[in-house]
Amino acid sequence: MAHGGSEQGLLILVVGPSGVGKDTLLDAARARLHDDETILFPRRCITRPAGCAGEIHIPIRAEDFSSMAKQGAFLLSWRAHNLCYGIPGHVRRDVANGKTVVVNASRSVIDDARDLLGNRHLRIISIRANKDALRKRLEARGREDAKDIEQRLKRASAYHITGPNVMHVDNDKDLETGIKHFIDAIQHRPIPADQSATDTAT
Ligand SMILES: Nc1ncnc2c1ncn2[C@@H]1O[C@H](COP(=O)(O)OP(=O)(O)OP(=O)(O)O)[C@@H](O)[C@H]1O
Ligand SMILES: O=P(O)(O)OC[C@H]1O[C@H](OP(=O)(O)O)[C@H](O)[C@@H]1O
Repeated sequence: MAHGGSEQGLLILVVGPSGVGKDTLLDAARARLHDDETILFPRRCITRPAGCAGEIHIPIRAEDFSSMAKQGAFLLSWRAHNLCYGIPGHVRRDVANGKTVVVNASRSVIDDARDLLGNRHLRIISIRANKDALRKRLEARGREDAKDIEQRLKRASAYHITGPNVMHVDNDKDLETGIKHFIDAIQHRPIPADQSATDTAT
């Protein structure tokens, strides 16, 4: 049986502050769950040029984004870090067809996602790490300059993630431990007690 599959379909939003490791964990899960056809890891649409370090995305021209959003190209969209982001509209059909869809999202769209899909079809995996780790990782990643990194660190504690179907995964330790707990959360296996708590601040 495919652990991550759901007869009802499920959207899993992976959220957390910049630098916490969302894309790294997603890349590892995508590779390790490759054989499970019930779990999909779609690419996001972003008004960031192709070829930047980090996540592979679908590049969209800034001048096209809002008309695409109006035409329904995105299931969810948001603005952050002077960029626009969209989760492709086909994800809704994928969930309706019973797939488990796992994608990186802004903490700001959790309520919109709950309104759109209802709690039965939605899980939030909130990735956490301490601020020192975030700073070191953003500096080492080298995609943003020092000013942008400060903005991202300021935004880190801007949200308090509460509500149903939230699983927390701490990615403070070695990456392999983070990956293991992340895959457990996707497959809804219990995460060790100190790694997860519902209704806890990020
Ligand atoms: N457990 C870990 N230990 C050490 N380094 C890590 C760990 N997890 C991720 N990293 C590193 O931290 C950096 C930031 O990770 P990543 O880009 O995945 O974060 P993110 O949450 O997707 O950030 P953003 O929201 O800005 O895209 C990467 O260079 C990654 O290799
Ligand atoms: O702070 P919040 O709104 O939760 O996250 C905002 C956005 O910031 C990050 O963008 P990027 O991947 O670094 O471009 C996340 O992936 C997310 O899409």
